[in-house]
Amino acid sequence: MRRSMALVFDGVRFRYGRQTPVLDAFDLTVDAPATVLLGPNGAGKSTLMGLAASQLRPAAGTVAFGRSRPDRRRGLAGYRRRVAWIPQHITPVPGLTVREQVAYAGWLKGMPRPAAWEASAEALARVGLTPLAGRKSHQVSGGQLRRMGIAGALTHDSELILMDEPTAGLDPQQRQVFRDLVSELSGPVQVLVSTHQTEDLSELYQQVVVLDRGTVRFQGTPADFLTLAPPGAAGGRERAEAAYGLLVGQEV
Ligand SMILES: Nc1ncnc2c1ncn2[C@@H]1O[C@H](COP(=O)(O)OP(=O)(O)OP(=O)(O)O)[C@@H](O)[C@H]1O
Repeated sequence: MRRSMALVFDGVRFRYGRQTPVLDAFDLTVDAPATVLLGPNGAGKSTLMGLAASQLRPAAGTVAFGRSRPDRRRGLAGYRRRVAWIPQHITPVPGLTVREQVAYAGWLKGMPRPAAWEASAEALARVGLTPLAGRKSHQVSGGQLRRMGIAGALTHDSELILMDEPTAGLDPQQRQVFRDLVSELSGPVQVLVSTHQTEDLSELYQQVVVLDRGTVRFQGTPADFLTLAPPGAAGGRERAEAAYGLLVGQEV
């Protein structure tokens, strides 16, 4: 198992156009095997994920994963090999099979074709998609597409996988498959999941971050997060929602 590395935001400032900055003098260190990022609409979660994925560039401050920094000369490609971004909607590449698209993800990150092809088989096995390896990627379900995206990240040996609302729009069974996958993956790779779902926080994550209007309102273990709930909240989900409501003044 790899040692956990830290994703560090140091004094980050980011704004869209001339709007008020979404993040300003923003500091955050994420270093658990699995971290969940919660926050209301407009809190800045997607912006934070976009910066972590190096899709967005800070106007000031730095983003780093371990020693890797996307803003360093020749640093971007290495950073993007280590830090993979799984968007909510994965686009199937016309004509490619599931395995070909997974191998293609490795090739795009600079792997030689044979190595990417070889690694894709193991990556598909890790996400439970071996039986669909030969199917055209446009013929698989939304949940399977997201697992295929993760297989692509595993092919090029990512160390941190960022996922934005990975279970949105999935049926309960696919959601469970996805949660099982996150549990299995976290450790060998680190995962940072942005979501509105507060189910199974304690089972899935070691760290909870609550963001509201560009500010970290809470960072700590799920156990500490749940203790914020007022007495009377019963089950895990109800307690998580009560704790969240107390922090940001609204429902998830
Ligand atoms: N492309 C954009 N252009 C201009 N403003 C944007 C853009 N994307 C986001 N914003 C603004 O930046 C702020 C943070 O948005 P962001 O999408 O990061 O929040 P979020 O927490 O991901 O919200 P949600 O849960 O609704 O996805 C919001 O005020 C939003 O309106």
